Amino acid sequence: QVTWPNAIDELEDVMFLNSGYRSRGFGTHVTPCSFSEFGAGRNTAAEWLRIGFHDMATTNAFVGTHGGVDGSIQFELNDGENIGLGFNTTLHTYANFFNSKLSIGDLVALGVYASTRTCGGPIIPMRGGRIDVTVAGPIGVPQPQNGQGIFINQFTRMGFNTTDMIKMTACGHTLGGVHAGDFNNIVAPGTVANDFQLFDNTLEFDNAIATRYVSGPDTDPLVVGISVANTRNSDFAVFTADKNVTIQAMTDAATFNSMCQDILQRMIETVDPSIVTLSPIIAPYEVKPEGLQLTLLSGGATISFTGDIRVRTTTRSVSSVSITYLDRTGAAGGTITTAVSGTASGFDDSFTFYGINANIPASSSISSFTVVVTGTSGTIETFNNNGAGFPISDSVIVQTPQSCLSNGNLTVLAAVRATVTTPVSLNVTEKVPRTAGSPIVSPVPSLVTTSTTMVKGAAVGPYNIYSGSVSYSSSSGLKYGVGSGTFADSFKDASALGTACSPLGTTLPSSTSSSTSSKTSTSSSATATPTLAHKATVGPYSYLGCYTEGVGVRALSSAAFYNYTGMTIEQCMSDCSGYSYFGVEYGGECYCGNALGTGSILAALSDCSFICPGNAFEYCGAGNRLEMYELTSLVSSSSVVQSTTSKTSSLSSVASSTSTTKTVTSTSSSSSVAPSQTLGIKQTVAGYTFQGCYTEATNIRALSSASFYDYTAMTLEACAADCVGYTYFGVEYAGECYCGNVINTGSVLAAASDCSMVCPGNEFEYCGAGNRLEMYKIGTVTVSTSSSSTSSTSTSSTLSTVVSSSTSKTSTTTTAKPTQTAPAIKPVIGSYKYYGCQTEGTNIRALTGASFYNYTSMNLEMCASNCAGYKYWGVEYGGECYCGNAWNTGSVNATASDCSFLCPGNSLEYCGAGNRLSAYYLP
Ligand code: HEM
Repeated sequence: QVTWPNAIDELEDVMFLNSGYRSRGFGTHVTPCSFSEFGAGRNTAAEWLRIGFHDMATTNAFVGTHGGVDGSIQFELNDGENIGLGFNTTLHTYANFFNSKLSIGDLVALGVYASTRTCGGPIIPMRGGRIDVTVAGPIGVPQPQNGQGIFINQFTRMGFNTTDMIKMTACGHTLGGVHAGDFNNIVAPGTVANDFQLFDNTLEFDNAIATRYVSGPDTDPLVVGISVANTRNSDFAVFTADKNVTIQAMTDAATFNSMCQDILQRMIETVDPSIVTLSPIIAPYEVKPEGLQLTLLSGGATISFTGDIRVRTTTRSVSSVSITYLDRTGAAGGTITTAVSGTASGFDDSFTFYGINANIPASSSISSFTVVVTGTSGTIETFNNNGAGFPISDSVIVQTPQSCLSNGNLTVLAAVRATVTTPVSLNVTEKVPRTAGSPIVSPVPSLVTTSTTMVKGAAVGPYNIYSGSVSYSSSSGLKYGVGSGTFADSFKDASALGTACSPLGTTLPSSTSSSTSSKTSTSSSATATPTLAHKATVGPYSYLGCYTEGVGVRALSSAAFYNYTGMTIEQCMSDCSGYSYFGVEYGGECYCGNALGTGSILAALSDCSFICPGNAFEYCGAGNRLEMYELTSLVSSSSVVQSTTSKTSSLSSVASSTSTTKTVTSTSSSSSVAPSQTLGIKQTVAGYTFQGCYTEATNIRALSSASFYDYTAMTLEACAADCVGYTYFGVEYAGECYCGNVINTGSVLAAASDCSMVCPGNEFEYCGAGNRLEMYKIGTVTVSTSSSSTSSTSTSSTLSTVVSSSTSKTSTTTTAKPTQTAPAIKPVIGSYKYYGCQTEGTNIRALTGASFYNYTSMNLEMCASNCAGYKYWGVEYGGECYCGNAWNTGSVNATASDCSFLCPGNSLEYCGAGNRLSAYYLP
């Protein structure tokens, strides 16, 4: 375990936080394995694996400038060796993750890890520390026409022998295939679906590339077909280089997996040893502080301490987490309790975040802490960060509430201990596009850092306040920090700042950090910490419940405010002061009104599941769901009888729903249909019996014979039907269905309560969780050691059924027309023409004629047909369609690129953004 903070911290987050709270979302670009956000005929996982090879392939292991995985590919897109759209789009994706702590080289390597893993391949050991070059490398990527002798020479130059070459190429060509549009002398255009011919007929990372080559039927276009006559059958040239010995060995699945793990690790660890020292292999931290922030409160007597402690829960069941801290002199400070702020997961790990929200005396302050994790069985683990505790410096602290971002200016306030006398500077790193030349130099921006001396202001308690301001051109990826001498509070996201700088506060961040009074004296003081919950009262308002929007009208339509980065319940309340109702929707939309619009009704409390961006302890509605409040003075006399009654019940369910744990009932009696269904574990589904909540296996899926994905409507019944014929089926992550005849080694029974995700297609069923499968077995047998006697022949025969069914699925979606491959602004939708990217109005929606919501399958055509008859319509935030005959006051034309959300129902179309409508008009 490395010591925190560490150079790999940013990479570690991007590597392991695929989904959930504080997720970085890298893995979502390649999940599931077959996914591409760029439409049919593309496969992002394959593109990520291929770019890993191409970035490395120009290296020369025998001369000074070695190269290797160094991000040089970004400057090599026009050299004729990197053919295909995948290189450009992949680099655009990586550019969003690129920053001063995460190089393109490391992202290229991480892409190899992620694509292999998401497709069921081995875990490629990952190290960090690659350094990017700023110019193209020499040419030298193997081309299909090169021939065997040249391939051997090229791989020798890269540092790999003939056996290595065969392994690496087979491990690469298990994913993806050849595009006829790019290589028409390998695949003839118009002969295969989407002009995309897979190498081995499966999307998975498996050894079919070897077994089909050895035993047939082989359809690898680099072995058979027109590539032979055109002398471009390069896989044949590669695999025969040792008379098929290596490829023959790879027909054993375990051998294939271990060879690929080894050779792909060596591929991504090909770096210039004279400038790069790679880190140790990255394992997830067992305990990691995330987003820690000290903030001086007004008066200067108190510091607010916020952030999260991330605990790895893959193999640990946690009951509570607390931290014990030392004051700035190193003496005992006190203990702070935490409350769960969210969970997240990666390909193989799960995590729970424990929020810190405490006030500590500014005079004694804090210098380090240890973390105490209490397990559900009472075990106590203490984490001291390899000895010295987790350090936290209070010498220079950025005052985020007093800092803001608006009109091209970043204003930052910092509190600096009066004892610090070195100059204080504001350091800002901006991403500047490399637009010079045509075609452009690189799709990846350069990082430009500026440093500005900050100006000293008032003294507040033991601190002096400094301020600074700089202008910027693009806020995208803008990072800032404050430093003085050896002290710094740095690497902060400017996008998390509000547009207005608040005065020095007393309670930060805007939550219920109540009394701090008696804390100063005792060293054992425990701070009461808030938990994530639906707030019962806020100022003069009381919680009504989770409400839907109205039918064809907003639930609250008098005024609206948007803040997708810092919204809290308190902020909406103050924006709506004077109105009878206010409600927060979709995490960042605040609506006010004096009455509820027609059709707005009480929904399940659990629907309002978005956590407020400005306060991790509050809920801020969801898509088409409002966290609804009414003036308390009106609640008692409310004529809406139903809302009053349901109010109490929904409120009382707050407590239970947040602390609910699933209980497994072992009754195996035949199910009687209860009059009212409740959410619970289903014991039997279509002839299958519940086995428990299982983890994934080691280096392989728990159930690895077939898989299906449906993140919008998965149910246990749907998965059972997809897996018919298999002994087991299991549903993971509320959308992934796996089938198999055995539970693979390493997959073990976990706590039933781990499988906590509700099925998107049935609110009464559970569908697993991250790294957890809701597991079912055919028949009514109970769990026992699974027999591995199932013959491999039956597995492979069922596999081929899967393959053919997925092939036919692809072909039905095929259109004969040339297919669009990248999202673009559509100039015409039916009889409507593109109008522009419009903002919302001032205190009113831009279009108020009618509205429709569909956050799962909205596209431009859907909105056009819903708005038929209106002069204008626009789609906002990916799923909201508004119609009208005039633009309301304040709605203006914004930059077209602001409308950057892809439509959930068509990833080639744009569907607005937060406070932006992709708008169309009737000419
Ligand atoms: C002699 C060596 C190699 C040659 C001549 C070669 C050639 C090719 C060609 C012509 C394509 C088709 C590209 C397209 O149409 O988009 C391709 C695709 C691919 N190659 Fe290779 N390759 C070689 C080695 C490798 C290696 C070592 C790897 C990785 C370890 C790799 C990974 C891939 C992947 C994943 C694809 C699929 C891309 C997609 O589906 O978009 N290749 N290769």
